[in-house]
Amino acid sequence: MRVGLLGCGNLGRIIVENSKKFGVEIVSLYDKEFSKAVELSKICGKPCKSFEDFIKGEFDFVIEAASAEAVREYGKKILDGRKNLVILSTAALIDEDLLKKLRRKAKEVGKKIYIPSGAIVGLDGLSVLKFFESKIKLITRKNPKALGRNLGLIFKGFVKDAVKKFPRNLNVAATLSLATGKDVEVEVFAENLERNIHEILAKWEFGEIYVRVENVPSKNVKSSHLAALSVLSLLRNLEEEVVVW
Ligand SMILES: NC(=O)C1=CN([C@@H]2O[C@H](COP(=O)(O)OP(=O)(O)OC[C@H]3O[C@@H](n4cnc5c(N)ncnc54)[C@H](OP(=O)(O)O)[C@@H]3O)[C@@H](O)[C@H]2O)C=CC1
Ligand SMILES: O=C([O-])CC(=O)C(=O)O
Repeated sequence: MRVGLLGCGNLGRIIVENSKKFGVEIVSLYDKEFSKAVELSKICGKPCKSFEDFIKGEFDFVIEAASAEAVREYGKKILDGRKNLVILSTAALIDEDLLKKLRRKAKEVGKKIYIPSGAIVGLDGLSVLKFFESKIKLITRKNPKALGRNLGLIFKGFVKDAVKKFPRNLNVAATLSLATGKDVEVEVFAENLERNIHEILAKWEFGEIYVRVENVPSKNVKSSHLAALSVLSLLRNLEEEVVVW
């Protein structure tokens, strides 16, 4: 599986370093800072100076590990370049207009947009709840260094506001909302922790679901190591004869 990587930061590096293990070949690299792409190209992939050069490459998938702005800027162009798109910066997709446009474009060109589970788990079961009445809550706890706020409860509300206030910390809330189709309730705590903790509580007619992940952060304390690997696992799954979901 040949892949282009958009965003050569912390998660980009983890993706490149682990790509072989998952049978994924990173062939092309793009970052707005060319030097970052050059740095990662020492492991694998060709660094590209411009997005136009990048998207001409011969690969079937683009992994977006850059920013919500990058999804807005390049999402449609990636699909137009006849590549499938894997999006980590799901905060961008809280904008229903953008989501609709990307969905329409994907259909038009016969490509797919994939959303990895990122820094949370359990989306397999939780996505069942999309078709049932249910209440879903996410509680996120991170170090104040990641959140840029003092200790304590720093946010209580719903997904759209959460993502607007913390676009680089709460992609998980956007992903959860996309998976379940629900207005997810969100609480965010700044605590003296070494790990990023996400708890999901869901209630529906057929039971209750509780998921808790305790993630080691990447060099970017906001972003969990697991998020990068979830992308590689998703791509790997697309190649398997037996798919465990
Ligand atoms: N879905 C999930 O569960 C999770 C999602 N994320 C998201 O994944 C993304 C990557 O995270 P992480 O690696 O930690 O972030 P980093 O900031 O470490 O890396 C992102 C890289 O992409 C570059 N970049 C940003 N915008 C653009 C653009 N428009 N065009 C080209 N390059 C761009 C950045 O450059 P520069 O530094 O100059 O801006 C940087 O080099 C983030 O959006 C993050 O919020 C993170 C964790 C979990
Ligand atoms: O990596 C994490 O733990 C969560 C995160 O940053 C995000 O969802 O944006």
